[in-house]
Parts: sequence; structure tokens; C-alpha cells
Amino acid sequence: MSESKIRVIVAGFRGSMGTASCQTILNDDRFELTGVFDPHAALTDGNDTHLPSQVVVATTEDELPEADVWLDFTTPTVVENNVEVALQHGLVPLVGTSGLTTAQIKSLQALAASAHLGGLIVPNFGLSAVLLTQFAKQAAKYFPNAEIIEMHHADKRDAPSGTAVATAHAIAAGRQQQPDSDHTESSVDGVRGGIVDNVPIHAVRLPGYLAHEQVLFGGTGEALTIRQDTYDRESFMVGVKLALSKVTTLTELKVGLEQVLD
Ligand SMILES: NC(=O)C1=CN([C@@H]2O[C@H](COP(=O)(O)OP(=O)(O)OC[C@H]3O[C@@H](n4cnc5c(N)ncnc54)[C@H](OP(=O)(O)O)[C@@H]3O)[C@@H](O)[C@H]2O)C=CC1
Ligand SMILES: O=C(O)C1=N[C@H](C(=O)O)C[C@H](O)C1
Repeated sequence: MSESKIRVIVAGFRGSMGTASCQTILNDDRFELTGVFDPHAALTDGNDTHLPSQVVVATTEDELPEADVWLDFTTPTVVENNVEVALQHGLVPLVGTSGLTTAQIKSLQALAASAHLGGLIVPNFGLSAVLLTQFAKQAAKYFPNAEIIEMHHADKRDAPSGTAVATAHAIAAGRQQQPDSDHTESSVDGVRGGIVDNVPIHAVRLPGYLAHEQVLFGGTGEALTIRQDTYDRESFMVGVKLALSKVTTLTELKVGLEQVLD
């Protein structure tokens, strides 16, 4: 007996991650791409999607086809509204878009609970980044003084990266004492980075880079550096497939790929 396919709508389908996700879904028998969503698609070139003709190109929520999962790779300004729309349509959200604040996540979790739906918000679908965050949390127990350098391609629209924010949260959760106070007198604005959970984050945007993160811990007479490098968006697709295959089994809206890792 064959199991039914997991039907997916991809929001942000013309972006870097949306394009890669559509191809990944189309190439995997476990999934069916029933639709894609972008309100701007009709304004320009709604017909140049290179998608099979049966995939519905929706520019309004009224045009959304039947589906099980809403995969979101859009922008920090629209993602909260998109997830609300998904939940209102009974779709399980799988969110790769960065930039959701803690308050927004809590509000979406409440909305998901009232709709009796689960889902997953994933700061990073790459295994190396997931492991880095876990290792950083462990290290913070012994090394509360830490700084993050995140390095991304020059087309990235947002800063700091969602992964860096999640890593800062993990460091804060792992700390058993607060870091030393910073007494620097900066002569240039922003030179000490942006502070999240008492962790300075330095965001680098350069051509040639894709996605990289380094966490520097300093202790008494010693230092520890943890680093991960993403060289190819295919690495994210491993996590996307894993999450798509399991997200409909979740009973709450959770955060982190580790929620579906064995
Ligand atoms: N979790 C993870 O592992 C990863 C997460 N990301 C995150 O995913 C997000 C997307 O990244 P990336 O693909 O590189 O970005 P892109 O800028 O390439 O793509 C974003 C797309 O979203 C579209 N869009 C804008 N508004 C809406 C809307 N309301 N509904 C649907 N689509 C919309 C944009 O269209 P238009 O140009 O017409 O506005 C654009 O095509 C970012 O937040 C990024 O940080 C990226 C890589 C991995
Ligand atoms: O925009 C990207 O490229 C990435 N965004 C995510 C983030 O903001 O952390 C994940 C990864 O870093 C790639």
C-alpha cells in the first residue's frame, strides 16, 4: 500500500531558497508541490516560473491550492503574516525565513495551538550549523564570554542572521554566569557589534561567501573557536527534506531542526 504524498506550498518560490526547495520537492517522490506563493509574482513575470503546469502560482491567499505544509523562505517583514495565513488555511508551517522575534514566535505558537496544528521554525537547515549551536551552548557553561561573527553572501537582505540570533540565545541558555562587562570606549559606531542576549554579533556581507558562522569564546589564558561553513545550498536541502517528511507529525509549533533529528 503506498502512503499518500505530503503536499507542499512554497512561499518565496522565486528566491534563492524557494527555487532550490521547489526543485527538491519536485525531485522527491514523497512530496508533491501543489502550489507556490508570492504576491508580487503577477506584477512581473508570473509565467516564467519553470514549474510544471499543474503547480498553482498563487498571488493571493484565495488562490491557494489544497496542501498539507506551507514552506516559507521569504523575508523577515512578511514571514509572520504568511504563517498566520498558512495556519488560517489549516496548513502546517515549516519556516526557514529568518527574523521572527521571540514575541512573534510566541504569538504564532498560540495561534497554532488554537488551530490544533503543529509546525516548525528552523533558523538553519544545515547540520553543521545545528551542531555548532549545540556545541556553543555546551561551551558557554564554562566560557560565558563569547562573540559571534556571521558571514554571508552580499545579497542577504537581513542582519544579523537568524542563525546568529539563535546561537546567541543558546549561549545565554548555556551560561551559568554573566560575561564580563565591556568597558570599551568605541570611537566608531557599531564597532563592537550588535548585542543579543549579552553576546556581540558581527555581521559580514561579502561576495564569494555563502553562509558561515564563527563563535569565539575567551577564558583565563585560553580561547575556543567553533566554526561552520556552508558552501552549497544543497546542504540546506538535506534538512528541508527531513523536516518536510516529519513536520506534520508535530503537535506544537516548535523551533529548531533538532526537533525532528533522530
Ligand atoms: N533556515 C535556513 O536554513 C535558511 C534560511 N534562509 C532564510 O530564508 C529567507 C529567504 O532567503 P533567500 O531565498 O536567500 O532570499 P531571497 O531574497 O532570494 O528570496 C526571498 C523571496 O521572497 C519573496 N517574497 C517577498 N515577499 C513575499 C511574500 N509576502 N510572500 C511570498 N514571497 C515573498 C521575494 O520576492 P520579491 O523579490 O518579489 O519581493 C523573494 O523571491 C531569508 O530570511 C534567509 O535568511 C536562507 C537560507 C537558509
Ligand atoms: O540568508 C541566508 O543565506 C541564510 N540565512 C539563514 C540565517 O539568517 O541564519 C540561514 C543561513 O545562515 C543562510
